[in-house]
Amino acid sequence: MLLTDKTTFTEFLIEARRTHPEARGDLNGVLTSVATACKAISRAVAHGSLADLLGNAEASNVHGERQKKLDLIANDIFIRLNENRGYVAGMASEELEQPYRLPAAYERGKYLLLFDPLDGSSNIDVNVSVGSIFSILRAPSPGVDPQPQDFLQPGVQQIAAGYAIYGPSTMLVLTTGAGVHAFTLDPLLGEFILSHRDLKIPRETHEFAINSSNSRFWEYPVQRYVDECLKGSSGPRDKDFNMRWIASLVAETHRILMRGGVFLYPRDNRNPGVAGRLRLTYECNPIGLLIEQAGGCASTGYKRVLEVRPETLHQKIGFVFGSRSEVERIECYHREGDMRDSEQPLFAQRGLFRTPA
Ligand SMILES: O=P(O)(O)OC[C@H]1O[C@](O)(COP(=O)(O)O)[C@@H](O)[C@@H]1O
Ligand SMILES: [Mg+2]
Ligand SMILES: [Mg+2]
Repeated sequence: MLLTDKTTFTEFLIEARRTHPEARGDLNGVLTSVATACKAISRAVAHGSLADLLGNAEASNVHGERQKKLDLIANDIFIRLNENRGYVAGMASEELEQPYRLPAAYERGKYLLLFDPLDGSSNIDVNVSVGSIFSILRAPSPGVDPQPQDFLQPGVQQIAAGYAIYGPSTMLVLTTGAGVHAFTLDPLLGEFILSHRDLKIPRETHEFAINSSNSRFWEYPVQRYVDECLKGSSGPRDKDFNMRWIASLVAETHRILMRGGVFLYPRDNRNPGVAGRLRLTYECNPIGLLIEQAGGCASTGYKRVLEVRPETLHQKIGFVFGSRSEVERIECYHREGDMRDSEQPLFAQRGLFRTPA
């Protein structure tokens, strides 16, 4: 492996801070700890079955999902590497029902850290890419324990967001509100190296990603959109589409940041009490900020996802994101509603009871 003269993650953070002379370096502190956590998780993921880390743990999470051993290990790594640095006031995780309260002896900082410690963990046992997602908010009351509602800030208020992907190479993808930059882990140096500066998502695409095993539950606008994609050059879109589904939000996001595309995990009719599958505060918001910062769009199908005010920490929501022209088209189909309404009054009537989110 050759040594490169490329910028390391740490050098990048130092450089970025120069543009904020008032900054004390606390944000860089959180980002450095998160990057270290991601390196440690990458190592655990890579060891996999050699270290008996694959398979299920005994417990289930707040969503009723059986936790994997690596879900719990990754959660623990995030907490241990951030709790005693004095940069965060509190943390919230997919794997914990309530926000994590720092031990009494530790200093409380001025940021809140929300994370999905291991995303796509159903892929872990089959050696397919997984990742970690994080979102950083300002603590409304710095230096003290946060209240549960302090974590319920809309995504537009995020100070920084990103993910690590544990794939053929481990990468960290970050935004602090000034573009999206990607860093590739050099495993020998143990450093993230700036490999992609200012990622931009192409406006047009012919690639979509959706779990079509759910198609019988989809609302009409999603059925319409996917039907048109499937008809390809013989339908109204007049071009052929390709389809992907990895079942790992991080991996789908990474593909879209690298070469464009659109992702849908829409609100559906499977369970009227639950708006979608993905979680607003620690999945959709951070991914939404990255996508917008790269020139794409992130929506619930009905509105900009970053403007939704979370009602609960683990709230689920419909999520559509990626290349701008496709997301705008999908939003337009949602505005137009069910074009079969006039022929099917029963369907239209049921639609009245759905509250758009
Ligand atoms: O299995 P499905 O329904 O296709 O869902 C896949 C989605 O679930 C998730 O795996 C949820 O993430 P977790 O693994 O963190 O629970 C997303 O990454 C992915 O987009
Ligand atoms: Mg996830
Ligand atoms: Mg997870």
